[in-house]
Amino acid sequence: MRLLIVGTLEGYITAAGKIAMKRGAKVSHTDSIEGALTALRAAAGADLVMIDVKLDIATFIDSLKSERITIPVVACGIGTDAAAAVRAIRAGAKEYLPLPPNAELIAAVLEAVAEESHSIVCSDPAMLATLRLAEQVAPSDASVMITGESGTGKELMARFIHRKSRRSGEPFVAVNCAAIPENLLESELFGHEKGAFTGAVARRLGKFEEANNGTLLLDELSEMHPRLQAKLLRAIQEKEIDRIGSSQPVKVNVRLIATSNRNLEAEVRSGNFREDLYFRLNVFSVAIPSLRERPADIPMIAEHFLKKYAEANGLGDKRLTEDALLMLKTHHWRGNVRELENTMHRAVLLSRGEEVGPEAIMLTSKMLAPEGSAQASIPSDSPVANPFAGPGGTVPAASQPAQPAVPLVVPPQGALPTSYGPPKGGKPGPYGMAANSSAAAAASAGSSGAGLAALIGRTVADVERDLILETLTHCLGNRTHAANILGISIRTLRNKLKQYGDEGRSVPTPGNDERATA
Ligand SMILES: Nc1ncnc2c1ncn2[C@@H]1O[C@H](COP(=O)(O)OP(=O)(O)OP(=O)(O)O)[C@@H](O)[C@H]1O
Repeated sequence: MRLLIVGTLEGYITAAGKIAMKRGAKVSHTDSIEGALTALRAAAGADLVMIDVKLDIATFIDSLKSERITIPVVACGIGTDAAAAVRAIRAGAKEYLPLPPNAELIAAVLEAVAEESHSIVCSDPAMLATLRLAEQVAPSDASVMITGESGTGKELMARFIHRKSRRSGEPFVAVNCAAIPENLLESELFGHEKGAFTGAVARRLGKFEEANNGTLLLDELSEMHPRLQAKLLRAIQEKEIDRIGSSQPVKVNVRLIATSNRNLEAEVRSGNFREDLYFRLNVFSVAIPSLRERPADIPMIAEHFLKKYAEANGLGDKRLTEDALLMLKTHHWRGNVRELENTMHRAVLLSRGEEVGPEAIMLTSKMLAPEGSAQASIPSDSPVANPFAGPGGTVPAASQPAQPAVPLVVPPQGALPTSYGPPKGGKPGPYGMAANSSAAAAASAGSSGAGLAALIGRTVADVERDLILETLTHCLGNRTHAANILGISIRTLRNKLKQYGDEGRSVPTPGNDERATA
């Protein structure tokens, strides 16, 4: 949740910001309406605007409308000024929040916006059954393990469970265990005291304390180092944590949800993951099917993102043609919903007019499709050929019948996320890049004599480095996705990147969603 505060809020900016941050929001501030519009135009991103009632809210909301920027606006002013509240609501503000800021009210507004922007769109029976299970599990305090391939919606599901739990009014805090190096992850989770190590200039509370009374999501837990696994186990068993550098344990009351896109049982068997921790966390297990296993969700999710990005870019109504839909239904969605979301974002930007046809559908993961999958080259004169695709196209020859679907958006029905700009997971990828990159060349080398010949004379380490760096660039710096694509562990990837960095190579910086998020 990204909150943009506009104006002085009668001197309560810090207080309001702190409350919002405690509820997991990322807060930014600007003094003026022009500053806010500039930030929003630059796609700096916000899910909610809190604006000082003394500013010209009517003009602000009119500007948003005329620029087709869809974002809820909440006015804030001194509680006793009823006339100002009426003016703000008449101008189009969704709510009026009295100052001094009230933690409960701010939490309720953030919650309402979060519900809208974290909607789970689905209609496939497989996904509906998973949701029903999650809803059943949610009210208890038991730990939940959510498994599923990359991009299937594990974090979304964790938020859903939190929303449906008795802790919904308390913080939801997420930590991506794969994105943070081991030495920093310990302090991120458990906090540290001033002077605990070089650079610890002040006491810092960790995510366990931040999530106190709420829910802590340990994203990609399988990547956690065994030494930290032991410390985590102790925290769960004792319900207390030790800040680094402190001998005073701190009691915490946290519901844990963990996710993994690896088979954790196999990780336990191979000795990479502690069995006792696995059983502690896996009280309930929610397995999210891949998009391939819930084909009836594809049209609905595609339409959902089409509408979202068309609205966000002020491009009016858009609809998919039958050919385009066929491409989507038969694609091997290796990146699952995230890949579909990015594909629809690109399609919105590439299409002209109301109809979105196959020419606007750029499927990026052709080179990732496993051998023998439904993916097949199609002749370039086929009605569903993709002019943006690499040689051979990316469209499967076989088609699937359209599935009747009972739409479900959880919750609320038909709601559209209010955020705009790039989705979590990054901006649309560099178009056509994979087909031209040396990663693509290396990938195609396995099946093409010419490609292989081009590699002769280069060392394996050299080719490996290019493949890793190109794949990482293709994933917009996202280590997790790059590691998945490359079929190596995130730890191995990180070690390789460190080595390349030490050798003076330029290494793409991590994607935003890989930093610890709150
Ligand atoms: N059913 C859905 N409806 C709408 N959006 C969805 C759905 N599932 C996933 N998304 C969107 O897809 C993106 C990826 O979802 P999310 O981050 O929850 O996946 P994940 O499985 O946790 O990914 P990773 O394995 O990379 O951590 C997000 O932008 C999310 O909002």
